[in-house]
Amino acid sequence: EDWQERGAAVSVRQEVDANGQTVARYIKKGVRDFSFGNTLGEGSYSTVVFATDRQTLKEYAIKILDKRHIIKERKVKYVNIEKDTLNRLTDHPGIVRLYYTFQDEQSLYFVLDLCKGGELLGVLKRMTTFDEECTRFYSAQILDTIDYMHKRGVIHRDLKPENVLLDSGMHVKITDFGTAKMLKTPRADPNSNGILPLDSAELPQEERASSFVGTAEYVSPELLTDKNACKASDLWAFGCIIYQLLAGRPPFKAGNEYQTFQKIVALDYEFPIGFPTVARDLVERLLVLEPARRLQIEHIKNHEFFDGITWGPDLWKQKAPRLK
Ligand SMILES: Nc1ncnc2c1ncn2[C@@H]1O[C@H](COP(=O)(O)OP(=O)(O)OP(=O)(O)O)[C@@H](O)[C@H]1O
Ligand SMILES: O=C(O)C[C@H](Cc1nc2cc(Cl)cc(Cl)c2[nH]1)c1ccc(Cl)cc1
Repeated sequence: EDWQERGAAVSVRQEVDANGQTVARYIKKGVRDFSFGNTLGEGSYSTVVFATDRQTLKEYAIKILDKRHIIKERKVKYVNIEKDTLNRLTDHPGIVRLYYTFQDEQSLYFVLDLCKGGELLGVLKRMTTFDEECTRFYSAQILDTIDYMHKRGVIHRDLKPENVLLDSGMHVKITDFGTAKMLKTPRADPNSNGILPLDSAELPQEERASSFVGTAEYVSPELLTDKNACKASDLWAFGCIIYQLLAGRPPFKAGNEYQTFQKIVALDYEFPIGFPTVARDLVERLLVLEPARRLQIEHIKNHEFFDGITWGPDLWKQKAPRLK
């Protein structure tokens, strides 16, 4: 049909009409529905461009990928994983929202939340280190978002300050799900009457994911020793991020990737003088070689470091602390 050529794709939006009926609105968006502005950044396979919706004037970041390049670099799988994962993570403030995808002759388009605050890494570099209050706020928002992902069976597998973006209110927006793992959620046996034998939460979910290694400084030991990532792998990276916000550098960093990996599997890291004691205790309970012994999310939320944090929607309504 013509709208296919026009690079449009149909996306469905649930809305409530005049007499309170929930209706499905079919929205066709394509390249011509947006006016494109400045380039916000470049990735290995993508360009992210500022754009406004011509009808609604809403601002977006549109990630544009060249089809030929994607195919040549064998990244088709990653692009489709990013789309499918973002489509599963639609209702949490800490995830960069995917509004539409469409394509034309040469490109694929992801229409995403605009994150005017840039990357957490950029802010950290300008500040050198964060104080405890800022570290508490940003790590609490990151943890709340990890909790949401894990509850939907998604392991990010490449959490790092570059992938934590900030919106105009300096609130966290986690991005880059092309290397995420969607754990198989148990499906009722098609021949059965559709009732799962147990409460599906108790069914043994596929827990381990293999064949991808993230960014050296944040890679978990289990990924290096037995090639498998699990939900706890994201919590290892979370421990590295807390350390880095307070220390100004990641815990495991050496001259090259191989030496960094050696430090990780040997748990070879130290705390700088003056590293806050309570934060140190939390990091020590996250940077644990055995994934099963690493603090789990509920216990992290109850750790003394997060005293004063109200978990849940309020965490996202409060003003971000001034970065000093
Ligand atoms: N939603 C967004 N809002 C604002 N800036 C963004 C957004 N998404 C990405 N960017 C910026 O655009 C640049 C490219 O991001 P993109 O995700 O396309 O590639 P990347 O993941 O950074 O690179 P690579 O693909 O090599 O890992 C990055 O600097 C990123 O900070
Ligand atoms: O799931 C869909 O809607 C369909 C397509 C799937 C898809 N078509 C592709 C064509 C090319 Cl050349 C490359 C990739 Cl990665 C491709 N992925 C699609 C369209 C747009 C985007 Cl951003 C992602 C996937």
